[in-house]
Amino acid sequence: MTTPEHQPLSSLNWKKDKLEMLDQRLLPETILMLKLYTPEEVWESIHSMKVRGAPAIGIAAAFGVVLGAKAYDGIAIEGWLDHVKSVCAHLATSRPTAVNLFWALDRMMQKANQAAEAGLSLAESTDALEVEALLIQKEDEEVCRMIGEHALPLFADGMGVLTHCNAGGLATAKYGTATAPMYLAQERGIHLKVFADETRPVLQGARLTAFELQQAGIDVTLLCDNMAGMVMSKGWVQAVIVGTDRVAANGDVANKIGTYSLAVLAKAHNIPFYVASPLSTIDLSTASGDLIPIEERAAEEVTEGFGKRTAPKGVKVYNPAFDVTPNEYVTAIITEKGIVRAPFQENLAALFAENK
Ligand SMILES: CSC[C@H]1O[C@H](OP(=O)(O)O)[C@H](O)[C@@H]1O
Repeated sequence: MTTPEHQPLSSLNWKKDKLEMLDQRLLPETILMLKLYTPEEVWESIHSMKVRGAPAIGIAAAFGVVLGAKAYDGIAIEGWLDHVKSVCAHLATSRPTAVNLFWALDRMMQKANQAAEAGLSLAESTDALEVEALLIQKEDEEVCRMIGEHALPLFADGMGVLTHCNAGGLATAKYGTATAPMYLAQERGIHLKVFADETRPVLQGARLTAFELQQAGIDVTLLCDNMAGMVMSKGWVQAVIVGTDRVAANGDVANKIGTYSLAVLAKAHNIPFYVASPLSTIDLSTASGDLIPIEERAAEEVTEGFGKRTAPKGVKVYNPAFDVTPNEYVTAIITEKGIVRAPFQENLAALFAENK
């Protein structure tokens, strides 16, 4: 999708006995690849957001299961299966909102059960898990590329496109979801003017989206979150595209805090609001957005997130990491299988029925 010199940064590299992971908390100043050897280290990396972004979280967790399976020191497959189940259960507690975490863990547990039922040896069963985790990662690359293909016709040369947080290559196996059409556009000579919200308090937009798009040579302008309305009022934005952590069955969208505000602003300015979502991030078992668990994070992310205290000691802080955009503010959900528009409940159900 991008020219060789512009291959997006890859945040996760599997190395048989360890998971190499780019510590995203240190970007853009420092590029540090961590080496993770245990599922506990993977749990901590997800929880502390060394790795973040719904698909990347799922991929990291999948490799965490493999690390756990490899560490099993028993001899019976039943014991191995129980051990894998306990590793999955632990990894599932690392963060609550991104459904890809649970989707990936469920898929790994299904593979473990299949291996045991097939009578495979412990080594063969562990190998089957490793193959599955690598498949999850590889599939995500193609999924993101297809999201880009379906999204690209929505973007014309010279358009201003605003995005929030980081739904880029760093949040996925490669290419990103919301950024996929941006990489494709660049490859095909379509000039998009991207506006990236800094995305307080963890600054994924400033630190990650601006970083990866600039590295790729894509026209990106960084905004403070409170500037989105003004640039829309100036007519500089013709579309908004964001990623998501979980789409409910009715099309309500959980995404980084601040997304709902953007959606309301976009509606007020008659600007299309697109959500780029792999099928793995659509959760038909959650009926509506009010049922999506919203992670609350530490106050220090708000009061000390710039490396210095920016608020009085002990002040009360509310720090939800996500919000929910009601489906009536969503113009379309762009998946690897095509574009879904309202009525989302029935059209999402139909999409899944067609792609069983
Ligand atoms: C394709 S990434 C989806 C989603 O994940 C990010 O959240 P976080 O950085 O807290 O993991 C953000 O909400 C992205 O839009």
